[in-house]
Parts: sequence; structure tokens; C-alpha cells
Amino acid sequence: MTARTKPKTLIVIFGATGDLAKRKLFPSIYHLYNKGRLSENFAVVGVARREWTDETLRDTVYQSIKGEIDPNVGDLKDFCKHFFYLPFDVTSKSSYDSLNTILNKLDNDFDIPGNRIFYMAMAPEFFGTIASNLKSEGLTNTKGWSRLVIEKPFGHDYPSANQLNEEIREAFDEDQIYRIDHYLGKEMVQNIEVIRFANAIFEPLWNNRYISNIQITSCETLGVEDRGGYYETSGALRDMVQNHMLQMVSLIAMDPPIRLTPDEIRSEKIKVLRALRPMEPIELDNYFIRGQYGPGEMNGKSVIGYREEEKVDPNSGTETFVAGKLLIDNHRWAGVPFYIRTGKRMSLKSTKIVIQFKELPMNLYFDQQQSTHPNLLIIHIQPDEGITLLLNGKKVGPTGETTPVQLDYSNNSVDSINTPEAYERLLYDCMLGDTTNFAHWDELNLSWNFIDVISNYWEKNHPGDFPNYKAGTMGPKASEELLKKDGFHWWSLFDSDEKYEV
Ligand SMILES: NC(=O)C1=CN([C@@H]2O[C@H](COP(=O)(O)OP(=O)(O)OC[C@H]3O[C@@H](n4cnc5c(N)ncnc54)[C@H](OP(=O)(O)O)[C@@H]3O)[C@@H](O)[C@H]2O)C=CC1
Ligand SMILES: O=C1O[C@H](COP(=O)(O)O)[C@@H](O)[C@H](O)[C@H]1O
Repeated sequence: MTARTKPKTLIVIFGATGDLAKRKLFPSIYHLYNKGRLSENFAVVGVARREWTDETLRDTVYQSIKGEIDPNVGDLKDFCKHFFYLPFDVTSKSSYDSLNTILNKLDNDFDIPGNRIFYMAMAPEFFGTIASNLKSEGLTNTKGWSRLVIEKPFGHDYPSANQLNEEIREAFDEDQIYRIDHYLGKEMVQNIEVIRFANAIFEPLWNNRYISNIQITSCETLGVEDRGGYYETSGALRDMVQNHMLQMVSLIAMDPPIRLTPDEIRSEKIKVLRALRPMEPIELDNYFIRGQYGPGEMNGKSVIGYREEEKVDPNSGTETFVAGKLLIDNHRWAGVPFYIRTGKRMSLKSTKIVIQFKELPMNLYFDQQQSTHPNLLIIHIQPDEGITLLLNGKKVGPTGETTPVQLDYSNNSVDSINTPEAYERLLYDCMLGDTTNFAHWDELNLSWNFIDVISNYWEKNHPGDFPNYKAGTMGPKASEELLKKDGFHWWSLFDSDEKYEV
């Protein structure tokens, strides 16, 4: 690996005592180190209010990775020695002075040429203040590069996202800002472009002449866990649809970029978001439906409903499920519905994209006892990773009947290595200065404007029927009806190594 692929970097984590740092960031840094993607010239400074020491942080780092330690990697203590801690108050200028002193010393000790990643792993209300203090107190004024990584949620609606953006932009240029959407770090989400643009067989069919509808599902078995307070202000629409679901829609629907640069890819994704047909409140109920889980059963155990969760209003109108029909008004997609659905406490954990092709104009097999199955291309994002293509073949034996034939590619069984965690890739991309898999402000601007119409309408119209689905099911009945009235149904979400049940 060259110096270009192993940049000497200093990472500052704001919120180093928190959940995200422990569960995602420390293990990702360890994996990068383990795979030789970090040069020895790296240091991590964790900051938060707690009066921890370097040793407390190193211990926490060790605890967070101990389940994943590779026995072939040298002394783990050597890895932990790259971590430092500073008790910090984000609003006090003197904290930034102390931080700068430490960073300059570490640049010197680890021979780092002033390259700095500032990772905001804390509540968004602090992002603007931190960005502005980093600049005013000279922490970004180095010989190397400075980059700001911003966690979600990036705003609550368009006005708040815009305000946050303006605050950050006063201190950092757009190309220094890395807004995390962890779905963009997933292996199979990154594979969408390759499947589409590296295969001659798909691109000619990728339009309204051959595709009848597209279904994107991201369902979870978990409830809101200990995030009831945050979720009450967010709901599934802001938590999942505004970011992850719309990102997947734009990757599936975009035109081929003229080259694979961040700007060109982004420019095509933005065109999709601009072409989304805006929702009119008067017809919104025909396009978007919401749900909230009530008590139910998961794996044979009773679970409570959303309204009984901690920090949740017992009369809450917050949606834990959304299904929607999107229309993209351009030449390629006019008339093709994109159905999306996402929810908590559903019967399985699964993210899949199903592309359903149109029937043949004249099907020679209609006279047989059974009709042919529509061709489906299924992209398995998680937990299994792979692709399934469903074709029709001849039933074996002296018969003219057709039978569905399933062609599977499963990452999990073909590549024995585990695919990297999304955070690991995104952190590495940030070190390399590659913004492709981060959300640009223009994308957020358009997605919030699209979502705001729906959330405003829902806020004004309290749902009378909540809870309307039982925990452990696939959501409310209205989700099935959304497709049924167009003559479609949700395809089953089987794993890529299972036989598809027709
Ligand atoms: N956890 C997750 O899985 C995910 C989290 N996110 C986002 O990441 C961010 C962090 O989330 P999470 O780690 O869960 O949150 P936590 O509440 O677990 O952590 C918050 C961190 O901020 C620190 N903090 C709070 N106030 C201050 C302050 N005034 N000055 C300095 N430090 C402060 C806390 O430390 P201390 O109390 O010691 O000051 C703590 O380290 C949020 O924006 C969240 O939405 C996004 C996706 C997933
Ligand atoms: O961003 C979020 O995503 C997770 C789901 O992520 P996944 O990688 O497990 O699919 C969701 O649980 C969380 O509410 C949301 O904030």
C-alpha cells in the first residue's frame, strides 16, 4: 500500500464516550488497522464531558473490540497506544485551545502532516458550534487537510437542515464535509452501480419499456430500543425514508454517469430526486401510508407495543412503519411505480430491492396449465448479500410446462471473507478524500423538501387507527393494499441461499 492509500491521519471523535463510538467507530478503526489500511502514523483523540483519562479510553476501545481481535495482529496494546482522551466542553473556547495543543503534539509525535478528521459522534445541536469553534480557534489551520464527518440526523426538516448546513458551511467547504448515510457504505448498496453499469444485459432493459415496478424494503425486527426520545421526534419517515430509502431509490433510478467521479455520480442522483413527483396533500393517502406497532410476538416471546416503550407518549402518533409509492417523472421511469417500505418490529430483518420486469407482449405459454412467472432481479442488501435472477425454464420431463429457475449469487458463500462494515468503508473513504458515498447538501435539500410535505400532512392529521400492526408482522394491511390497487403485491423476502417459493 502506498502513502496515498494509507494517509497519515489524526482523528478527533466528539462524543467518544458514547454508544456510536463504542459500537461502530472503535471497531472500524481496529479493522482498518488490522487490514493494513492505517499507517502507523495515526492517532485518535476522543473528547466528551466525562473526566476520563487516556487509560479509560484505551480500556473502552479494548472492550469494544475484544470480541473481534485477530490473533495474528501484534500486541493490541500497540494499537490502543494510538488513542488519547481529553475531557471537553464543546461550548468553551478554552477546550479547543487545549485540544489544539494536543493535536499539534500528536502531529509531531506520530509524524502526521496536519491531516485531521473531526468526527461528530454526538447530538446534532452541537454540530454548528463545534464546526465554528474548530475554525475560529485555528484547529483547521494546518498544513494538511481538515475534514468534518457529520452523523445523522442532518436536520429535522428542510428549514432546520438548511440552517445547520449554513452554520457548518461558514467553517468548512462542501468538499470538506462528509455527511454519513451508513447505507451508502453497505457492500451491496455499492454494488448497485456495478450490477447496473458493468453488465450489458441490464442497462438496455432498465426503463419503463421493460420494468413494471420496483420494490425496496428495509424491515427490522428491533423496536426502538432505548431511542424512544429521539424516535418520537423522528418516526420512520425521517429516520429511514428521507435518507437511506431515497438514497437507494436514486442509485437504482439514476442515469449512467459519464464517469465514476463523485461529482458525476451525485449529479445523476440529484436528477432523480428532482424528478420525484411531489406529493399533493389532497392525494397523499393514496401514495403514502403509515403504521405503528402494537404488542405482539417475536420468536415466540411477547413484546410490548411502541406506545409502551420508554420515553414514548402513550398516545403517540409517531409512525414506526412507512410504505409509499414514488413516481419519477422522466423519460426512463414515467409510469413505473417505485414502492418503498420500512418499519420496526416486523417479522424479519431484511433489506432487499426487487425489480419486476414486464410480461412478454405475447406469451406462448399462456395456454399451458400455469402462466409464466414474472422475471425478477433481486438485490439482497442484508443480512444476506447477493443477487437472484428469476427466469422461466422448462419443467424437466416430457412436458411443455414452464417452471421458475432461480440463479443465485451470494457474497456470503462465494467470498469467504466478511465484507467490511459500512462505517469502516466510510471512515476509510473519508481518509482518502473520496466523497462518493456521502450525502451532498443538494441531495439533502431535495429529499427534505419531498419528505416535508408528507410529515406536515401527517402532523396535521393524527392517525386514528394506531397501533395498526402487531409486532412480528409485515406491517399494516394498508401496505398490501397500496400495491394491490395497482395489480401488484410485495414479493417475498427470502434469503439468496434459500429456494424462492413462488
Ligand atoms: N448510536 C448509534 O447507533 C447511532 C448514532 N447516530 C448518531 O450519532 C450521534 C451520537 O449518537 P450516540 O453515540 O448514540 O449518542 P450518545 O448519547 O451515546 O453519546 C453522546 C456523546 O456526546 C457526548 N456529549 C454530550 N454532550 C456533550 C457536551 N456538551 N460536550 C462534550 N460532549 C458531550 C457524550 O459524552 P459525555 O456525556 O461524557 O459528555 C457522549 O460521548 C447522534 O447524532 C446520533 O443520532 C447515528 C446512527 C446510529
Ligand atoms: O439509521 C438508522 O438505521 C438503522 C437500521 O440500519 P441497518 O443498517 O441495521 O439496516 C435503524 O435501526 C435506525 O433506527 C436508524 O436511525
